[in-house]
Amino acid sequence: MMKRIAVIGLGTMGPGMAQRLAQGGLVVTAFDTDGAQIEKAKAMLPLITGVLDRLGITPKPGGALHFTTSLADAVKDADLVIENVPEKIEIKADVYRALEGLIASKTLVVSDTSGIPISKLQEHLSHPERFCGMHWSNPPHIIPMIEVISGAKTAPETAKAIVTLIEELGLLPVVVNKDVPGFVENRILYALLREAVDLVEEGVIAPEALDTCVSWGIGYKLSVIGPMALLDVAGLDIYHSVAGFLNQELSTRGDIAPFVTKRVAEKRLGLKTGGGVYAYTPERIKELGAERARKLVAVRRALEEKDRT
Ligand SMILES: NC(=O)C1=CN([C@@H]2O[C@H](COP(=O)(O)OP(=O)(O)OC[C@H]3O[C@@H](n4cnc5c(N)ncnc54)[C@H](O)[C@@H]3O)[C@@H](O)[C@H]2O)C=CC1
Ligand SMILES: Cc1ncc(C=O)c(C(=O)O)c1O
Repeated sequence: MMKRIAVIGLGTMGPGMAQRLAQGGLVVTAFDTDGAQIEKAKAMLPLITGVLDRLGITPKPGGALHFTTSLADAVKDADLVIENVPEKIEIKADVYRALEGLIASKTLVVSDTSGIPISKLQEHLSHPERFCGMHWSNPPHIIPMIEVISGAKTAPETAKAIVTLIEELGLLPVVVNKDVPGFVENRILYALLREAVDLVEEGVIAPEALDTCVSWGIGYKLSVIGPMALLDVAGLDIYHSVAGFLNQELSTRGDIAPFVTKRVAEKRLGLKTGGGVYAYTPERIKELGAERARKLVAVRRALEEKDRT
């Protein structure tokens, strides 16, 4: 049974994950190389605990969240280290190198990578058998599904221990059988995003209308009926007819659309820079954060209700 967890990297994903683990009864030590990120993470905690409270996730006894500016202190006596640093192999490899000599031989290490193959990351670890993918979805304190991915050198007991941990937290592990880039969640999401960007770029639809179409059409439906079940609902004959003319029309571009590269070059990255596809004031960002958390909580509660009946 795991007790002590180190969360390395406190950007978009780290704070929610760290608090969720602490409320699950674990002793969590959170570390970031940037002190400002640690302060930002601390400031986010009231919001995160408020959401967890509304989800009915009451803190289990023994859990705690500590912050530290020392990697050595963060990982001391850790049963598990969760690496949550930017999606760049060289940054992740530096973290794994820094862990050498700091962690015990029993310590497991996982990456929250969005899709770098685990076998590739394992090349940078001296104990690859104790390493696997643990891919959370954003926001990590609200979305219950977590992908577990083994690389070529992951020991079966490593992945099993992570699945057990996720289950003990009352979350939903999904085991991915092959270490393909993007795993499953992001292969599906990025197929959707590629088509969405293409439709907007081609002037087929405005961004706001596309969001309404997806959120109130397939998005709403897919949260209750998964894609495989949806094939049965629609009828495989219908899928066969439509796919017969539509598949060849869909975007297959292998590069990144100018719609995105242009904005990235201009540092229009989204909420974190005050604008991306849409523009935001600081007040609107706060409002949207609260409104979206409230709605995600309500939808999750409704879906859990469905699962019980
Ligand atoms: N943003 C998202 O929606 C999701 C991201 N992920 C994945 O999670 C990982 C982290 O993503 P984000 O939180 O979005 O990144 P982020 O860029 O928001 O945060 C990364 C944090 O890591 C810190 N950092 C950089 N180097 C470090 C080091 N050597 N030691 C400790 N901290 C260090 C940075 O200061 C920063 O606070 C990435 O692999 C990403 O692909 C996974 C699921 C969703
Ligand atoms: C755009 C995008 N990319 C990656 C991830 C997760 O790895 C997410 C998410 O979890 O929402 C995402 O939105």
